[in-house]
This record gives sequence, C-alpha cells and structure tokens, in this order.
Amino acid sequence: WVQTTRPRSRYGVARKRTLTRWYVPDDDAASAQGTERSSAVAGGQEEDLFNQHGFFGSKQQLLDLRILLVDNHDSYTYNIYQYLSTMTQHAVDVIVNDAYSSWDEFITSLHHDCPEDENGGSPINLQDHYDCVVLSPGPGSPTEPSDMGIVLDLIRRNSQVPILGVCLGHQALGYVYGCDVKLAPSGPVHGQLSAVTFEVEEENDECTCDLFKNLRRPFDVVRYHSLVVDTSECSCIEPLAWCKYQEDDDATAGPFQSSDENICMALRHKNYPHYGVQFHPESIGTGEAGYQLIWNFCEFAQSLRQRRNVHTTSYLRKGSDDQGKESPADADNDEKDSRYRVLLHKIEADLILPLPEQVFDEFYSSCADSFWLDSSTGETAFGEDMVDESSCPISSNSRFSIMGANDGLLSRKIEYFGREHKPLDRGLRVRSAESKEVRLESEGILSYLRHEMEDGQELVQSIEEIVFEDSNGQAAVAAVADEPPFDYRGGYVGFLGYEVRHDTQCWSFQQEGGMSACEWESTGRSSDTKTNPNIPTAAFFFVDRSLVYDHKTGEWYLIGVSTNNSEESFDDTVSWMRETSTKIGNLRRLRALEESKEPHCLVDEIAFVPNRSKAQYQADIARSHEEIRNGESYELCVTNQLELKVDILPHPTKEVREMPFELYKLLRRRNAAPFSAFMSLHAADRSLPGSGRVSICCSSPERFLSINRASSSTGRRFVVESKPIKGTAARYVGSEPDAREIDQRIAQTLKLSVKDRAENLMIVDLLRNDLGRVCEVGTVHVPKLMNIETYATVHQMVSTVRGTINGDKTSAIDVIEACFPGGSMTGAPKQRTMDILDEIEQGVSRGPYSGCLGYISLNGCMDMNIVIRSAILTPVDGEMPNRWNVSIGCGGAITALSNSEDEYEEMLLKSRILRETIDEWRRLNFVEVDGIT
Ligand SMILES: C=C(O[C@@H]1C=C(C(=O)O)C=C[C@H]1O)C(=O)O
Ligand SMILES: NC(=O)CC[C@H](N)C(=O)O
Repeated sequence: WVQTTRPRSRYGVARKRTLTRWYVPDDDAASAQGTERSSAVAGGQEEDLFNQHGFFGSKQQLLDLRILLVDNHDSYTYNIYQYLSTMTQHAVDVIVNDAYSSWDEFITSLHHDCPEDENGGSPINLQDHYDCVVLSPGPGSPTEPSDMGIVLDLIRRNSQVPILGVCLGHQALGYVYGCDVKLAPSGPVHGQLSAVTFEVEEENDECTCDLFKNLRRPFDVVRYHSLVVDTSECSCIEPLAWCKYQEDDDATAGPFQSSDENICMALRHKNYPHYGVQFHPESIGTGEAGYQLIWNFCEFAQSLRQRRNVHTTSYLRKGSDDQGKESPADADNDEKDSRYRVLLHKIEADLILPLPEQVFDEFYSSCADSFWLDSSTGETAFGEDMVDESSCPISSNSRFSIMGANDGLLSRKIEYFGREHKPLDRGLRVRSAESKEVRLESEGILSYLRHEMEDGQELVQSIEEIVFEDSNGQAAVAAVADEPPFDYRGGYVGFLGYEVRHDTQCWSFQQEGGMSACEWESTGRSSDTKTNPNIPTAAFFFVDRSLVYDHKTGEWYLIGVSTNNSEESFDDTVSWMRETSTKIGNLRRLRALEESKEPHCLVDEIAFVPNRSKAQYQADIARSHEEIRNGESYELCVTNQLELKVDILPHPTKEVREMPFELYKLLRRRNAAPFSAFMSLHAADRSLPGSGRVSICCSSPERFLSINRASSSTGRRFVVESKPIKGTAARYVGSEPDAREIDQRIAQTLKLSVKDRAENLMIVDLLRNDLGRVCEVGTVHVPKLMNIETYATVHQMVSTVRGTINGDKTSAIDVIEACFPGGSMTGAPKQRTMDILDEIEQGVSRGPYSGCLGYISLNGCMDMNIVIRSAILTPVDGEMPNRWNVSIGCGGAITALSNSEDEYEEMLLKSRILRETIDEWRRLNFVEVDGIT
C-alpha cells in the first residue's frame, strides 16, 4: 500500500514557503542546524534546544506574570506549560477543567488559600491571583458541558482578564460569544501544516494584543481539529487570521471531503482582552512562530496589568510550584547508607568469549523465571566488528544485552494482578528466594516500586569492582578504575502491561487536582472474562545477579547486588561471580548463527484466529473515523490480537516450559531488533492464586523511555529519552538486481508521506507533553524527527524526544507515571482516546502487549521498550502439558487520513514476522495446530 503514488505532499508545499526551524524533513538541513545529536545518550551534551538556537535567550527578561493554565484533558497542555514557564518568573498553575464542580467552587478554593484579613473580607476575584489565563486544546466540543468543566463560566465571569484560548479553548471563546461552532467544512485536519495569513494592524491600540507581532505573513502552523468557529453572525467577535484549504493537497486520501472555504484561525473579542487561536502554537511543527505568538500574548497581559495598575497578591496557590512535590531522594540521601551495595566484575579472558544466546541457553533457559533484555541488532558473527554506530541508526541502542534469573539470595518476584483479574487473584504478591510470600492487597505495582526505591534509600550511586587474583585466589575489592560503559546496576527487571494505565492515568489527573479518572477507576469496570488469568498485569524481578554483554567489545560483566553490612551476602555474591566468570570463560564461542535461511512461508496456512475479524476491524476503523470527525480524538491506535493454540512435541532434553525460548531464538534471528527481549515467568505451583505463567518473546524496535546519567552536569541530572514510532511501510524483499533500490524508494516514500508524518508528529507532540510534566523547564527537545529505520520486514519512522530531570526531585517511577502507557499505543489525546479504545476493543485486556518491558536500575536509570512485535505464550490449562496459547498483538494508528483497507493490511504486516516464526517453530516441533474458536 505504500507504493501508491500520492500527490505532492503538504509538507513539500509548506517547505517552499517557509522553513520552520525545527521542522526540517531532510537530514542534511537538520544536521546543518545542529538538531542532530549523537543518540548515545549517556555522555551526550545536553543543553536545551531553545538556548542552542538563541531565540528564547533573546527574551532575557522574564515577565512578572501569574498564569493559570486550564487543562481541557488534552495531551498537548504541557507543551504550552513548558513554553509559558520559560516566559514568567512565577510557577505556572495548571488545573484540569473538571477539578472543581463549578466556577464558584474554584473561586472559593482560592479564597481558602487567601487569609481573610489580607483580603479585607471582599469577594475573591480571579484577578487577585492570576494576571491571565490560557485555555488548552482538548477533545470534544464547547457545546458539550461535560467537555468544558469550569471553562465556559471562567470566560463569562472574567471579561477583564486576558485569556488566550488554544484550539478547543479558542472554540470555547467563540461559543460563549455566540458564534456557531460546527464541523470543519474541510473535514478534520490533524498534524498537518497550513499557511496562516492575518491582517496587519494599521494603528496600534494599547488595549489590544498584536498576536502576530514579529511573525511572517503567511506563517506555517500545525492544526489538530475537527471543529471550527464561524464568526460571520457574531458582531462582538473579530476574526484575525485565516487559512485556506488547498484542493491539490493530499488530505483527501482519507474518507473526508475537502472544501476551499476560508477557515478562521484566530479571533478576538472586540471589547475584552480575549483571544483565540484555532491552530497549535505549542506544536514542534509550528516551531518558533508559535513560541513568539504565546510570548506576544504574555507580554500584552503584563502591559495591560501595568496599565491598570493591578497588583496581584502572592498567596500560595494550588498547583505546580516545584510541582508541589517532596523530593523522593533527600539531599542528604547520599550520606545515608543505602540498603544495597553494587559489585561489578569484568571477565578478563584471552579467548573470545561466548555470545549471549549461548550463555542464556547454558545458564537460564531451564529456569522458571528468567529474562534477557536482548540487543539482537548488535550481534555480529564471529570475529566481525560491530557496525559503526554512526552508519547504523539502530546499533547505538543495541550495544548491551542484560540477562539473569530470579536466583540470587536477595532476589524477589513481584507479581501484580490488577482489577481486570478475578477478585481472588487481585493484589500484589512478593515472593523472595526462600519462597516466603507477602501479599499486599491494595498496593499497586508502581506505588510498590516507588516505596521500595525510596524507603531503602535504594539509589546506589557507587559501584565497587571485584577482582580475583587467580581462579582460586582471594577476591579483592577495588574502586572501579573506569565506570562501566552502561548505566545498568541491577534492580528491577520486568514488564508493565497496558492495564497498568488505570493506575497511571489516575496519578496524572490527581496532579492537577482532578479526580474524575480516579472516580472512574473506583467503579471498577473489570471484565475478568476477557483477561488471561495466567498473565499478571505487571511483573518484576528484583535482580541481584545479572550478566551484561557489550556487543561492541565482546566483553562480559557480572553485576551483583549484596546487602550493605552483610558479610554473608557479600561472600555469596563474590562466589557467584567467581563461579560464573569461570564458567563463561570456559565456554568456547560458537559461531554466531546467521539469519535464518528458512524460506518465508505462506503464512496464511497457519490458522491464527484474529480476536477481531476483518469486518470488525474495519468497523472499528469506521468508528474511529467517526470519533475523529466529531473532534473526540486526533489519532487512535486500534489493536487486534491474533491467537493460536500450538501443540509442541515433547523434547528429549528440555522441559515443556523451555520451549518458548526455542521460539525466541528463532525470532531474534529472523527479526533482529534493538529492544528485543525474552522473559519467562512460571510459577512452580500451578494452583497458587495470583501466580503468572507466561513467556514473552519480543522483537520490539521501539524505546518507550530511558533514563541515563547526564554527563556534564552538576547535581543529579538525568537525561530522559523516548523514541516513539509512527509510520510503517512493508519492505520490498526480492532477488532481482534492483530490489534494493525499490526497497530504498519505499523508505523514501515513507519519509515523505503526509499521512505518516502527521501520525508521527502527533505522537512526538504527545511525548513532548508527557515528558514536559516531569522534565525541567526548557529542556524538552526533539533531536531527531522522523528518521527512517529498517527492520527485516518493515521500514519505521522513528523520532527521538529528550528532556532533563532533576534526580533529587523526580524518579524513574514519576517519569513512568507521567508517560504510561506510551502514546504511540494509545493515540491522542491520550485519556479520551483510551476511553474510546476501551469501548472499541470491548474491554479485552491488551496485557503485556502495548505496555513496556525493561529495567529500572538501582542508580535511578531505566530503559523500557514498548512491547510490540511480540508473541505472548501461556500454557493451556487442563490439557496436554505441551499445549500453548500464543497471542500476537498488532495494530496501528488511525487518523483522518487512514484508509481502512490499508490499515487492515498494515496490522497484518506488523504481525507477519511473528506468524512466520511461529510457523517455523511449530513445524520444527509439530504435532497439530488449532485456531481458537
Ligand atoms: C501497534 C503497533 O505498532 C505501533 C504502531 C505503529 C504505526 O502505527 O505505524 C508503529 C509502531 C508502534 O508504535 C504494533 O506493532 O502492533
Ligand atoms: N485540538 C483541539 O483542541 C481540538 C478541539 C476540538 N475537539 C476539535 O476537534 O476541533
């Protein structure tokens, strides 16, 4: 489907008009402007992009402006928050629009914060607290009261307060003042650039804001909207800017009609300081012009206040001063003894050491509980050098493989069964090495991890090296000469399934004073019939013994965690190190297995049964389009699950539960991916309630979140990175001489595709938002936008979003809570879209698919993938012991530009490599296959 020739791209057109600073489609231009950076995060220079480009430094004087930002449940609000926070010396307060049941309740709450005597008993006005208000974008319509919360009353009651409404906020202003708010004649436009033109003010009236000061005419903006404001019948509103819908554009590819009407892109009230913009000034695609526009509004708000000689009081307000949070790690934490001690041993060997697959096979494949965070793209055949990082965009994410089992003295298995499971199974269970079980009924997985990491002063910053004199000799502890080249220090390894979203979304809205998500949560919409009872909602190992392989140097490291002040624990770790390094040293490296030569079979032969039939999936897409048309969502990631029961022949030497690893070995060969992983979780006792029995074979190309230490910084600064993927094209694999060229043309077409760029942009803006909740002001940036990466069967469009956190205030768990589930698996705006997807997918749990898998290390660093391109295997109960349920989740983003036939094909394409591999696995071990009916 990618090979259909499309008309000239909207981006192509836009580029000729203006080049926004950040939004440059070709790499040359990008690197010329310094937006390309090394993707090796640890050690990269991390100044923020704003300062690098200087435009923000030019606003040297911070404004003295108290800003209230009302969040209409959007996924772009924190992009506005970040911009505003760089403009004013005060903290910007964010409240979600339904945090209060009425305007009066909100004003009364301000009253509570205001000491009676200082206020002289007079009624509290918004102006006593805030100099201006910004209304965020959002799902829904201003005509629907439940979408707007206090916003309509806020506008009605505050005619003298400067207000800037963005998108839904703009529509709300139009609606309050009597304009018609209707479906856009052009149909929805999401994530595309449009040229906006405006009239230049002849005379400059002091009481009006020139929103477009210092902007070019026309300038390019990103739009995310389905509704428009018709100002024609409204005498008190003046339209300020327009865009025209262009007939020759590509946007008609989807199911929507176009029209060439002028669309109102900005408005103002003729007598009040109320302004609206229909487009998104905070989008990375609108770039500097959007920043300038918001600055123009803020500068105006300040000058208006000065003219009116209004003084705002500085009562403590609800909201985000320092994000209102206690620091999880006190400043004096370093002086406290941490609970653990991290030991490292580097295996010295003259011989070439074995590759990870061989080591996993030898040590862990027969363990009930084991993991391998595999960097299969980093693998090289015997004696070959690893691909130069600069020439291979994915290899830099593939330098290290980490593996281990739940087998040390301190190891624990933590399994969490959330509300989608049967009441008897629910809760959190912690099983330690001595098989002691602790059951915590009302603890969530993230709150458990948070408590563990905070209570035990678990952030261990130091690492000690263990050296052995000779194989029998004494161990000596030495300060590490060189820090190891990776940030992993042992700790928590596991996955969070998609259903952990109930916990994290609740957190997000609590941060802004909202309760709605949590109230929804307590109603417990569980559907235990549609959840596989063998698969926990989340599961982690506390790993005290792990092996790390450096694909670049071929070196192995052992990481051991022992209890501080315990000789027994230290000795145990050291003897494990001695034993393991000897064993690894004695394993002769086998030749790296080459990519499977197995011919790609006709996969239709295997009877996978989709959870949603083709007709149903297309109906789901139609429903998604309906939601998009009505302004409820900008993009929805609709998913399906392909299921199969497979019988596997008993193996002469392996146990049944080892068979999934045999599948994983085939998968990593067929579909090498930088964030691939294997995880196995098998309860010894099948009848234990709340015990998982599942194997995850994952070949994910996508990073959800990583946290690495920022090199050149003072204090505890960490770099957070996400690499969202949107945009998928089938590769051309053929044997003819020009096959490679055809394949490269497909990659190039993907890079320029309007539809895919729009999809990608929406998720990049969403990730900027999510990181903007927790990152330091002005640090969120996009070093790589819309890069193409190539895998065995697909080309992918990948962007990189980064920001900086202060480790004294913000932990890995905070970052997960702000960002989970990954926006590329939900769509935008996240909360509303997930609610719609829940209905579309009829409450069927996605399980590990769509969640994340990886590590949270004892030094606060983290690496988590997005669980896609994965097979989830669970044993079939009560039947032959070698019968497996196999489930492959797959889906894709639906936007206004999607075509339902193409999307169905794309969903199948994403699962293809898995289906082929499973077919090979079962043919190698074949008895019989049934689809699940
Ligand atoms: C939903 C899947 O993938 C997601 C959707 C993509 C897309 O729409 O192009 C690309 C990568 C993933 O974020 C999947 O692989 O099942
Ligand atoms: N981004 C937005 O604020 C969208 C506003 C409204 N829901 C629309 O679709 O037009």
